[in-house]
Amino acid sequence: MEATSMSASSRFSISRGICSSSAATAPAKRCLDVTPASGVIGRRGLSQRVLRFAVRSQRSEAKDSPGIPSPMSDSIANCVEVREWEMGKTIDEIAASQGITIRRRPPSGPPQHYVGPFEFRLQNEGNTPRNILEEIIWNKDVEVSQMKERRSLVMLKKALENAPPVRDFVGALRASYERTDMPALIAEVKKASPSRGVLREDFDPVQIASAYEEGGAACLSVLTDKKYFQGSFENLEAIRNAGIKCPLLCKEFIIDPWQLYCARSKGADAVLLIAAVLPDVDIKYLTKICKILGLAALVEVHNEREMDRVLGIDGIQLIGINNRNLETFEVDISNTKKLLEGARGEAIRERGIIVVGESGLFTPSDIAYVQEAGVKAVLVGESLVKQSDPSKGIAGLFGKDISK
Ligand SMILES: O=P(O)(O)OC[C@@H](O)[C@@H](O)c1c[nH]c2ccccc12
Repeated sequence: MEATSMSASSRFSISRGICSSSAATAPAKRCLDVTPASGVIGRRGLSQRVLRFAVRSQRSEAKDSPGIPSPMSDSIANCVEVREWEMGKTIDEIAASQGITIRRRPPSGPPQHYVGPFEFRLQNEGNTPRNILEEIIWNKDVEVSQMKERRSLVMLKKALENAPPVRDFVGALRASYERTDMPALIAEVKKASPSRGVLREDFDPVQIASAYEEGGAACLSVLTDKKYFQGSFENLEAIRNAGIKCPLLCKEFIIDPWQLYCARSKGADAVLLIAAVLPDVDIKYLTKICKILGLAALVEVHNEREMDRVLGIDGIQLIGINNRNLETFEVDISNTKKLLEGARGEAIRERGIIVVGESGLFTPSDIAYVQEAGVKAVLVGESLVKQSDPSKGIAGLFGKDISK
């Protein structure tokens, strides 16, 4: 699917999405309440909540506020972002100072026109996403708040009691790397993507997952985003319930701790955190909750700045280098090599971090290239999911059978 046509159509639904929940109930007035037109709500992302909570819990040792698990550690409460926030910087300014261009929500609401008793809203520059990643995040923000209304954190926590046990995602990658002497494979169950459109019409997620497992994948990645990737949490749950042994990465655009609980309740063993979207304070906070839930966190970077930010955070075990720029869709596998050169590569080796080479890997020489660059794992979607026999596709990709 063309990026431009998708942007245009879903741009419409963003504004519809934001307004629709309110428009359905109280046409004009409530629309004002939920639209971040004032910039007040618009500036609040997870970060804002994290910052408020961190400060509150440190200043007054407040008890857990509902929905936010366990008190913030001093390292988070004392972090630079908290001090900057106290000095009056908005979270958008803090994010921008970390090189993040993705805004969590539209910064300014559309102009409002009153026509008779109805209120009409028109697009303006400020509420138009600058690229596909920003568009996805704006939609996700609306989607997550609607999902939270349907299923509270209390309900999710209850569901965790019946969730299948968490499995060792990082351990499975290490074991596979040691066994095969080749990068461990995280094979991706993905029906479609904004850059490639539909990859496979006859898409049976469980069948594809078991073919991957049979072909020697160490772990699987399951897309759960519906709108842009035609994925679902049902797919994740179905794969987990089908008895697939490979640990599962929930491939989602995580912006809220609620999503971590949701992923765990559906059987995920790991989640993705995208540094291009999340300021450091969010990464710290979300990885902390991952630890509480037993989830591994794959922190994804796509440039040097993001890599340096992530290397500045303690306790990171897994870093993904995305060869696809999510803002422009350009794929360049030399990105993996570039980000692992020199001091960065050294720091990664010293700290025993596993690096995952992500996207655009199609041939044995691509695998050899990223292995040479220093990755111990690879994340592969398109080149495998398109194969009529994804199991054989793995042998083709690695140039040998890695299942034994
Ligand atoms: O299909 P590919 O080119 O093999 O890429 C897989 C995976 O890296 C890609 O799907 C991906 C990497 N990071 C993401 C973040 C969100 C959605 C998707 C992705």
